[in-house]
Amino acid sequence: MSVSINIDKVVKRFGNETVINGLSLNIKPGELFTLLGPSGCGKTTLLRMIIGFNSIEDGKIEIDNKVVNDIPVNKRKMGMVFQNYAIFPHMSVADNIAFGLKVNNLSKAEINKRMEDIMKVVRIEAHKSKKPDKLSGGQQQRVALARALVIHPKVLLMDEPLSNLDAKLRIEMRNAIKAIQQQVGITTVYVTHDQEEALAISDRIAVMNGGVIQQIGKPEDIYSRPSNLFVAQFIGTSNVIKGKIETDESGGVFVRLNENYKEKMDNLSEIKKGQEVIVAVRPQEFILVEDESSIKGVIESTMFLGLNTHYFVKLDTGEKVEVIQDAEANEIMPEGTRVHLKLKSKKINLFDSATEESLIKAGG
Ligand SMILES: Nc1ncnc2c1ncn2[C@@H]1O[C@H](COP(=O)(O)OP(=O)(O)OP(=O)(O)O)[C@@H](O)[C@H]1O
Repeated sequence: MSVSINIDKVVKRFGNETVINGLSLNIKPGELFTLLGPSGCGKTTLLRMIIGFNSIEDGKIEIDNKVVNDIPVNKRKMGMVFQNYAIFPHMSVADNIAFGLKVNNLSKAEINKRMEDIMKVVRIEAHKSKKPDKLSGGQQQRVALARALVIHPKVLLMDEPLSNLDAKLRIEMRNAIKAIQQQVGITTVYVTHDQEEALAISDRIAVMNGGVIQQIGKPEDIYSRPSNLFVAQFIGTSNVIKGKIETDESGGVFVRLNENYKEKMDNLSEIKKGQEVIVAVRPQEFILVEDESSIKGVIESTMFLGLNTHYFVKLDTGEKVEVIQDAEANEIMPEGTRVHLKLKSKKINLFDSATEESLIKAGG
């Protein structure tokens, strides 16, 4: 049975510094939920509050609808996987995995059964007699994962588990973790600062900054409808240009991008005529056109990546943007080429210049 985690207005202070200030979120049973944010934003601190390594100054954490604030770490029945694996170098794979079970007063038969089962789940049974120094980084992380899961925890916590692996292995292991998590069906809290990893692995993501949640949502929602400028720029690449809101006699609403070019918008939550806005455009949402009544600029540099080409363009306003074109779209254009840009679709985001909050209607 998977459990829920409810975090209700929790506060964490270290000395005079308040690192988490009244943070709330709910994690559903069986979910892989990621805390994502830049270094120092409080992800690890929150994870350590959930497992019990950090005290909770105010607010409460409930696991399976029971408050755990005063329950010690060893009674919370949680498994944790760390960046540096934390497996014992002098013990074999099997002994490392069995370690957590021996202190649990289980019968030998039960220990053996659980060991065999979990080694199959994480696919490490072929290496069970080896010492960790004979294993690859990915295999060591599988051992750490097996050791966390073999105690049948209520919750699995993972703190940057892939940071020590090279890029190719990171992708392989994140797929493996996702598959194992789904197979076991365990509620999982995953910490990373890597937005691509978060998008790839999570059911839902909480984007954090400065100890505050900026947005909670499914990966595709956070990517396509960031609730503020921080999220737009932290998740994927967003070009940022200035715009202004205009209306016409028939009530149409437009965002003006320069003197010759405006785009009709019909999903804005609230607008003021003449309002200054920040327009965020993903690199693949620009197209290069011949049309003179568009955004003008000059290519400063070009990067050919096989599948597509990235152009770094300096607009005549001085703003710099990145444009991604499919490889077959055009011949590769050299530095110094004058170009004209238009928006490919209305998949852009607008933010209030003053508050940096989204101006797009919910669901819009
Ligand atoms: N034991 C501690 N004593 C004092 N300050 C701490 C302690 N642990 C964390 N902090 C501070 O709390 C803030 C958040 O740290 P935390 O480790 O939670 O960030 P993070 O988002 O996990 O970052 P990273 O990705 O670098 O691990 C930082 O300013 C850090 O210096």
